[in-house]
Amino acid sequence: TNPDFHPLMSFKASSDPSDTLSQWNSTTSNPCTWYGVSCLRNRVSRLVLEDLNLTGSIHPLTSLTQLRILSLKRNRFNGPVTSLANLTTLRLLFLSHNNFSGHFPAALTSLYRLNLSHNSLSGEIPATLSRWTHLLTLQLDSNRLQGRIPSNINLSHLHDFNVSNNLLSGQIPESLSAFPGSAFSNNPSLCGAPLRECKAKSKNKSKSKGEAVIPALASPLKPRSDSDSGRPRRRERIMGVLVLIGIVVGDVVVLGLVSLLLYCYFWRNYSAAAELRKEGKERRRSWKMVDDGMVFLEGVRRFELEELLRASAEMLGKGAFGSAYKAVLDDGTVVAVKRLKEVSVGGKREFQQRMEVLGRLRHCNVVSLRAYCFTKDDKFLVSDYMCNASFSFLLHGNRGPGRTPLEWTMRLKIAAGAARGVAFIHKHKLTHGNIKATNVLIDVAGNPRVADFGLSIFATASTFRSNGYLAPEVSDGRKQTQMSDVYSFGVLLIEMLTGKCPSAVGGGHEAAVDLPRWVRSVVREEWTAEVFDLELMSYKDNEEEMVALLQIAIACTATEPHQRPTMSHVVKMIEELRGVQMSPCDEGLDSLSESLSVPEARATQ
Ligand SMILES: Nc1ncnc2c1ncn2[C@@H]1O[C@H](COP(=O)(O)OP(=O)(O)OP(=O)(O)O)[C@@H](O)[C@H]1O
Repeated sequence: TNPDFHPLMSFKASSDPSDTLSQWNSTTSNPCTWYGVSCLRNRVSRLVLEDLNLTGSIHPLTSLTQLRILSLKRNRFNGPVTSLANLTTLRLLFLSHNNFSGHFPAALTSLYRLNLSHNSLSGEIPATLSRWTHLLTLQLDSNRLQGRIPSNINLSHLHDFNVSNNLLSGQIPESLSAFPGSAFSNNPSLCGAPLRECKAKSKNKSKSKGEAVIPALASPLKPRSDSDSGRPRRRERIMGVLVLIGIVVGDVVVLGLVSLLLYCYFWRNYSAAAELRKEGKERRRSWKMVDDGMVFLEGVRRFELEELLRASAEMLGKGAFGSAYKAVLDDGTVVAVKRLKEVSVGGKREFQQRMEVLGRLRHCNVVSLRAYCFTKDDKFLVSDYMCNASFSFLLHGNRGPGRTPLEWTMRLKIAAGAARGVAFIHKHKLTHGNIKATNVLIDVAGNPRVADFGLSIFATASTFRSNGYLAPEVSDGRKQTQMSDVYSFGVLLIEMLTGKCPSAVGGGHEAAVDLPRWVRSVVREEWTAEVFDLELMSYKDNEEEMVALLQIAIACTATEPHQRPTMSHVVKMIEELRGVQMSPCDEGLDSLSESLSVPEARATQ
């Protein structure tokens, strides 16, 4: 029999008085088929029992010596978590929303993710935490932990971190200061970035050794000590009101400035366009009309630059090549306008030729370029507006409680659709050159489409610096190849599987993460299942697909370009995961490309 059978039975006997786990009984002696249990080589490797009203101690689980993933979220377990100390194989431990007490489980040094939030843990966070070098997640919020956060914590992979709602004090270590204030809030006297500055130590040395004296974001729920007299509290309240007024006034000023800038910007373009019109430089051609510097590509409702400029515009974001806006035209047509800024466009002719090539590409997984504008001062690209957000937003947006996770099948569909879009671009001897999660957009019909392709030849040397998607052999972002596209696509797949951002521009806490390298090291140590995004944990039945997609991603991110598969092969491999075409779309509807003879593009190199 399975050595884990008896420990699981005794765990059930002590924790499941209402027999919720009725399937766990001696008639089925193979626990690997029980609810919540998964096995690896006939030993329990994963136990996920969430929201089941289970109670008692978890002590019987200490016999499951091959356990890698344990999730007992939202139950009523109690007792110490330190009893799990001998489970050295544990990688993911989720025990939030229970009644666990006692100390932090300092012995579990090889954990990847630890969530102990909403329990009653007490004592200090041990300084030995600095040795937990694999740690990605550390959620300790809403406990009774006290003392200082160890100053030597420097966990380069740490991704999710929260110690709010505890009794912690002292200075926040600099290595954690990139996390938001909410990760530290509601502790009686934590200070330092991202919270308020600590008071100068020298003045307060007599009081406590370097300990903070400013109550930073003190909890309105936690009782204050008697020494908190009314006066400082009033002063704080006044400060609070002043800060609030400051924020409101700041917002209004920023809003005003943005409006002014937009106004100036559009006015400048309006003048430029009028100038161009007067000069009458542009001529009509058979397949497009040139007017006001605007050039319309095939099959597009024509509008004047003036109409575009007076359209109500909303900034979508700022990217490597400039800013993107959503503009609503007079008849309600919504378009996305990208104003190219940090670009090095040779001349008008070169730009036009490029746009003509890009404008002919029509595919249901590619965002169509509809028009462009070239004036002395400005270059705009007008494309279809994708109303259903970017893959980046769906994957990373609003992470935290209340978020609807991006489900596995949807991720797979997006991967398949994006792969087909890139393969289509490659088929026309072009390079995408900027594959990343913000450039995979979802259209009104739910089709994933790749955007922003073929522009890398206009990049400047610095355009793609610190872009975690860039292939290692690419030293100049302008000289990308189809093989470097495959690498970037592989990074995108890893991002989709792990939920981790490949880069954090600006040196945030994720800056050091080289996703492909990290994934390879984890897989080499046979911890494959642990790399997956927490939000994918409930898709137990799809684990094989995830592992297979991870293998595709690893192949795409091979260091040697010639070892990477082609994009059309990647499409095939993704489709084969389920044996059906994922994310099919009617290519005929949006495909003018077959009739085209797109010239060999420079970018293919
Ligand atoms: N056609 C579009 N429809 C809807 N949203 C878009 C469209 N094009 C871009 N966006 C969104 O606008 C934002 C800014 O886009 P932009 O392309 O300027 O920057 P980026 O994708 O972050 O970087 P890069 O310039 O390197 O591509 C992104 O969030 C992107 O998803």
